[in-house]
Amino acid sequence: MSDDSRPSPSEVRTGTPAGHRTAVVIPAAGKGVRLGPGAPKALRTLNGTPMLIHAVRAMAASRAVSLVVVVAPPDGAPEVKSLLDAHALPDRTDFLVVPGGESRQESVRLGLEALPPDYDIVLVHDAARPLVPVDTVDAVIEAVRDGAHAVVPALPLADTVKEVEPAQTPGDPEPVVATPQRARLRAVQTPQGFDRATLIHAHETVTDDVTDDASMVEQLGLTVVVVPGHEEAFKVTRPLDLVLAEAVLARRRLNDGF
Ligand SMILES: Nc1ccn([C@@H]2O[C@H](COP(=O)(O)OP(=O)(O)OP(=O)(O)O)[C@@H](O)[C@H]2O)c(=O)n1
Ligand SMILES: C[C@](O)(CO)[C@H](O)COP(=O)(O)O
Repeated sequence: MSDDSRPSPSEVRTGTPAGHRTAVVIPAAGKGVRLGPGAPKALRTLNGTPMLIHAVRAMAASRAVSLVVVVAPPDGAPEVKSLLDAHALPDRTDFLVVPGGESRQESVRLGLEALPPDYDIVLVHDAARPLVPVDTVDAVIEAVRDGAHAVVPALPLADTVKEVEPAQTPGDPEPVVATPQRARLRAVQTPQGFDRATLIHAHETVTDDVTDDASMVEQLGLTVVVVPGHEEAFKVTRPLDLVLAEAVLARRRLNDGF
């Protein structure tokens, strides 16, 4: 343990030091429109196992995580509870299931409302990022334990990004208005980590539509810290992502020797 009683990286991997308890909220209530017709995205399978179960296992793989709150499709909480019961999950982790809302933001808020009081660090992790490695989860937790209000895992971009003037009518041209300097841009993933009070304050205060939780904290004027993301933490959004996810799982099986 360091001088200020914060844990070292190895302590993050091996357990929860006194004074810090970490919970994860997994928004899993989306329909998965971009993935195409079928079951809600979180319930679609990868290598025979629902994406949500992969995501729950990825979070519970961190020894620092003692509670996972799954935000289920609005009418799907009983089904999700049964799924969690039917799959092997670590005994050291508790699980709660609550129904979600119309938007990701609302689903996260409903998950936060279900959090028991004794968790001071909260991660928010998309069910749609089922393959994030445990080292990324631990790096996020460690940065919050080190004092950050908000932490995001992020990767540099491979593509050049253009800002355009969006078409008023579908099919209209979308002229380029700017080319941001790529070296300053990052693609942001989950889990995003927060001290609990900051995240709850952000959800109570920010009413704009946002696409991630950290941007709500930015709107409060607080600094968001970046840690390295991982290419296997990609979001399953479109059909091709399913192919990539299956390939990653196949490679892991090969590396694990079964
Ligand atoms: N009302 C919603 C919408 C999204 N999510 C969750 O937020 C995460 C990121 O959202 P996204 O990848 O956009 O999922 P969907 O909304 O399901 O996808 P789409 O936009 O293609 O319908 C997913 O784990 C999704 O289940 C949620 O909990 N509640
Ligand atoms: C939270 C997120 O995964 C960070 O990249 C992303 O913004 C979610 O976006 P989505 O459109 O709800 O999938």
